[in-house]
Amino acid sequence: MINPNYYPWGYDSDNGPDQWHKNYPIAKGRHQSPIEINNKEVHYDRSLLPWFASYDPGAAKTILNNGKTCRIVFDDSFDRSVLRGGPLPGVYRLRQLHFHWGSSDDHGSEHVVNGVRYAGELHLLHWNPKYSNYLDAVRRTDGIAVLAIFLQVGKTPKPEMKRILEEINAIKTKGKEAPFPNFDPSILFPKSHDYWTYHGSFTTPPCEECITWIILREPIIVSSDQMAKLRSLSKNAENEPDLPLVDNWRPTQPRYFRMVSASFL
Ligand SMILES: NS(=O)(=O)c1ccc(NCc2ccco2)c([N+](=O)[O-])c1
Ligand SMILES: [Zn+2]
Repeated sequence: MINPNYYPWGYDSDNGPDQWHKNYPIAKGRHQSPIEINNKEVHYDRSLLPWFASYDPGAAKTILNNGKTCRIVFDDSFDRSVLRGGPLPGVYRLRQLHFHWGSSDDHGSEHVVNGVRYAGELHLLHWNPKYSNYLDAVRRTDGIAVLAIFLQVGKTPKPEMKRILEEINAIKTKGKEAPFPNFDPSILFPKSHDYWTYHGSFTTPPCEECITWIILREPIIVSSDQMAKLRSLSKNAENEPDLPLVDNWRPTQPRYFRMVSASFL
């Protein structure tokens, strides 16, 4: 029996971020994400180490549209593609990457830097293998690490984004999935590894407060056409009326008593 009261969360007025707390009370917690990052409140921490990603391109499996975002999933059955260093106590396994974007180029990112909203935000999600599996890690404060990279619209887009966006045509509607082999997401990284870090949550339900956020200061450049390509995704299934998948970002949440540390002066 399907729960008649169950109404899937989303980003519309009746199921969006202001409603999530009804089914996920932690959405009103003290360690929620995203947040505003303001230079005057950031603390330079010279003890912060550089972070390193060692990804195996062979771990890339599929790209899918889950009706909420465009996601690429990786084989995380062993320490095959890992993130380490930075604020992390050990290696964390790459599980998936996905995007958040707006309905136009002037907004779409989740984190906001000194009042600046970027056109989008790329999240690479990793989990701590000291826990038996991903869902166990989700319940731990040191369970998950997300590397976040801002997407900025500019004239000279990063050629490495092309392959992902070419695949969009194959996953136009919710539930569509396509093979996505031989892909090392570190080719998407900007030159600088400077980052901010703070402790927060998933930016979507279940909003668990299990994430060490590592947010890169330098955005990657995408073209306006590439952003339009992301916006050509639909959040409905194939045989349903067309609803554009846009504005899948959560507004910034109160920082409360959290410190945002910077790896750079
Ligand atoms: N925007 S985010 O990086 O914070 C984020 C949010 C939710 C989920 N997944 C939803 C979820 C959480 C626990 C079980 O299923 C993911 N993810 O899985 O990469 C990432
Ligand atoms: Zn995300």
